[in-house]
Amino acid sequence: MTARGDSHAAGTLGVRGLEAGYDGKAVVRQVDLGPIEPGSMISLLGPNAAGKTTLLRALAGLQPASGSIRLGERELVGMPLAEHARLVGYMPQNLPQRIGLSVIEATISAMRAAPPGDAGQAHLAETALDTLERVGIGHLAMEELGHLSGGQRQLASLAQALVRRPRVLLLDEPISALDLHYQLRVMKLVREIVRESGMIVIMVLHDLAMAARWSDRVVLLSGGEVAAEGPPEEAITAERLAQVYQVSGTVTRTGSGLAIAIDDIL
Ligand SMILES: Nc1ncnc2c1ncn2[C@@H]1O[C@H](COP(=O)(O)OP(=O)(O)OP(=O)(O)O)[C@@H](O)[C@H]1O
Repeated sequence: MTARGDSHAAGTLGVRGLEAGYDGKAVVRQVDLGPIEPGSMISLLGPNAAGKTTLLRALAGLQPASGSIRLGERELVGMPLAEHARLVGYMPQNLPQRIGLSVIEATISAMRAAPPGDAGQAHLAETALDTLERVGIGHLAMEELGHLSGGQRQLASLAQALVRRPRVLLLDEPISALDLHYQLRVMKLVREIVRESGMIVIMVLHDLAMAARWSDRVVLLSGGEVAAEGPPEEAITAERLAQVYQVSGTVTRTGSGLAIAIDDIL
């Protein structure tokens, strides 16, 4: 996949005092994150209703927010949405798909919405197909989105998000519908792209072992606030599982990450 535009010049992301919610009531409170360096993969963890999606939507500019989100020299809070969306990509948990389009048409259309990069218009189809192949669905390029399985739709949606090469990419449960092969394939690919392009990825995951294996740092959100933040082996502990998820268990370091065994609910 060709690196697009100025993605190599991605800045550091820093969030300070971020608040966001609904109907005047804050769901996410006083969130500080970072500095997150370009080329980092961050997992956002936490129980149901902790505010993970609300936080991602606020970072994407889709949710009114107060506080500060700085990307390099630029302040994103208050930035016009079109400009914000060029810098920060968002793949939602529920995947609205434009029925009637083929997988490759939807991928090309996602690229057209991105700022023109060095790929040039003539290479749109080539770059789109290359992305689909890297995601593992090149063989579905001509298939209609409406005819795909849930997992295939999630992969198509991921391809649309990746092909735009934003500076920051927010993925809300990107592997929730995928089988074991594709879960691993997607994590490997995302890390490869993060490292080669300098993109920052923040992804919501429920699988803590997967997060530990693939993230540089994790953020544990609980009740709308950051309960822990840091390298996975420091932030994910048996005490935190008890405190945040009300489960007892053990957390053991392994060669590739953490082994997490849950014993019971508390
Ligand atoms: N559109 C909305 N209007 C009002 N309240 C909402 C809305 N969306 C979410 N909420 C509330 O905000 C809180 C956080 O929801 P959010 O979707 O951010 O949680 P989450 O951590 O992503 O949860 P999950 O793991 O279940 O997807 C919940 O209490 C939810 O009821």
